[in-house]
Amino acid sequence: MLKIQLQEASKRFQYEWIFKNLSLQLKSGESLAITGGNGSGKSTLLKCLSGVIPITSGKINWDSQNGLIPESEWYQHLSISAPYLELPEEFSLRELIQFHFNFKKPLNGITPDELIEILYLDQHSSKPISQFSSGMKQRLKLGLAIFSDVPLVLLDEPTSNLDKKGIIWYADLIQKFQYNRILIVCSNEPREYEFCLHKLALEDFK
Ligand SMILES: Nc1ncnc2c1ncn2[C@@H]1O[C@H](COP(=O)(O)OP(=O)(O)OP(=O)(O)O)[C@@H](O)[C@H]1O
Repeated sequence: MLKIQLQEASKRFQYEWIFKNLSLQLKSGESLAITGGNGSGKSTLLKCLSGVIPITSGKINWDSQNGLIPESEWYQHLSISAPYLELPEEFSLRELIQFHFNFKKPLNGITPDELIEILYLDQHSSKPISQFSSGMKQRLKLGLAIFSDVPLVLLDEPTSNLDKKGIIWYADLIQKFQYNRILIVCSNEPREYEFCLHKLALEDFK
């Protein structure tokens, strides 16, 4: 069980406030959509929530059944898929999945071959990532994030580069594997976050 709590959290870069006085609480089983136009601060909020960059004022707490989790350990409990995160291009698909599962336990004990099949990339398991199309890379990023056994899954622009089939595939995966964890989606596309229980429009926190 994970609980994330923001109390009056604010973030500023130089003289620009990205969000101000943001308070919210999320616990396992809940989902949040963070919406807003380009440059509104969605990715910045995601980075603050995951401890990659600090907030300017206020508080963010991560609570587990064993008490508060120190900020330096947050990264162990989350997975993230985002356009700005690069995949190591020199690995083959199978090598990358094996490498990833050295750090994050696979969800439900899924094997690399089972994951490759779910990603419908079975024809490409020995191909280096550098030769993947942008849609194939996107499915891979989503698969690695969703199939990591972590209590927080962060998805930034999850359907970018996906075709129609990929978008249906994404919606189906989310439906099957969102239970019992916190899911946060940053997006401008209703189809990416319709299922989210909570919605947060960054324009409301300027
Ligand atoms: N490291 C940084 N230093 C200074 N300003 C930054 C930094 N990172 C982001 N910003 C600024 O913060 C604002 C929000 O950027 P952010 O990337 O969070 O927006 P976004 O909502 O994710 O946008 P998009 O939909 O285009 O991905 C922008 O004005 C951006 O220039």
